[in-house]
Amino acid sequence: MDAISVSGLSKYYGKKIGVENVGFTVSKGEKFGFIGPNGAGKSTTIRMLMQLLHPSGGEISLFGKPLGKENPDIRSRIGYLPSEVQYDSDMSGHQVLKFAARAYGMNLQDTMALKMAERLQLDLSRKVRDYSLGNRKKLGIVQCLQHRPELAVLDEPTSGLDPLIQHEFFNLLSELNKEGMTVFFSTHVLSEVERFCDRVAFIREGKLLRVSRVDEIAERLLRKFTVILRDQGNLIDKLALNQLDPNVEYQHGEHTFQVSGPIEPVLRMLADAGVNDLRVERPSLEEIFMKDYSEHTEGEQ
Ligand SMILES: Nc1ncnc2c1ncn2[C@@H]1O[C@H](COP(=O)(O)OP(=O)(O)OP(=O)(O)O)[C@@H](O)[C@H]1O
Repeated sequence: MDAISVSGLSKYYGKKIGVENVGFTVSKGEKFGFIGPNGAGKSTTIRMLMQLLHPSGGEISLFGKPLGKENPDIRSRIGYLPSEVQYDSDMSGHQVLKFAARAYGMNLQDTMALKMAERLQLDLSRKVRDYSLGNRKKLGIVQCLQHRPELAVLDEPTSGLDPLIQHEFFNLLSELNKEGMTVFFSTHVLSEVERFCDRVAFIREGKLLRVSRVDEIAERLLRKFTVILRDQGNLIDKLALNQLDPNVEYQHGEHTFQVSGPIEPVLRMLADAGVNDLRVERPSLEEIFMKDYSEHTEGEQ
């Protein structure tokens, strides 16, 4: 059964597109990343999943049940982390979690909250009003996961967390996922998705560009070469670099080009030509988006 099923989902803010005709499914037990630049429509989609925003059109089902119908039990099966975690009260972290546990009919001691807070190095005795941005995020994460939900929906969970805590957070998610929890999270950061997720949906300007298995993206990824050759000047023709990449460029003594597939033959060819300096990078997320975007719009023409 699908944990999440979305079809033809649209949201318009007046004439402005929030998202348009978005469709995807997330299987039970899956780790699913939702990735896109600022303003792509990630939070809009997530808020509609959480019934905090009313869709302009389309359908959402959670655990096989369409939203909008009377399903009072659905919310208690989900953990939700909003993108901006606001806490403005005199309560301590401990008190906030106690209230949150009660909302699920649980005692705090029976939840995972205290253990999780310790693992994320969150001091629960302090007032939440005085928490830093990172500590607010940690509290939000604990609140989201403490009742062992069947599905965790996390809107940019790692922003504001330092790398060690991010690492611990993903360990925590992995453990819960192994016990059966489905994970759906949004991010700007491709490396997080690559390390953690089974599948990823790319969204841009309100449109879902593609849904891919992460291992397939890794194969598709290009490598960007920046080379200073031993011989001076533009050697594009001499080395037939435009056969590797028709968009190869020569500027300020550097040749830059992108190659997909195995890089060993390219390295051999460059070594034969003589190399003074070499950089091989993965393209940025933005470059992958741009490639996806142009393929997508070309396909439409
Ligand atoms: N309340 C609103 N009123 C008008 N436009 C909105 C509103 N909320 C979002 N939008 C617009 O909808 C689009 C999608 O925004 P959304 O917040 O869903 O993107 P996002 O992918 O979550 O971005 P970010 O990564 O910056 O949080 C943007 O163009 C945004 O300006």
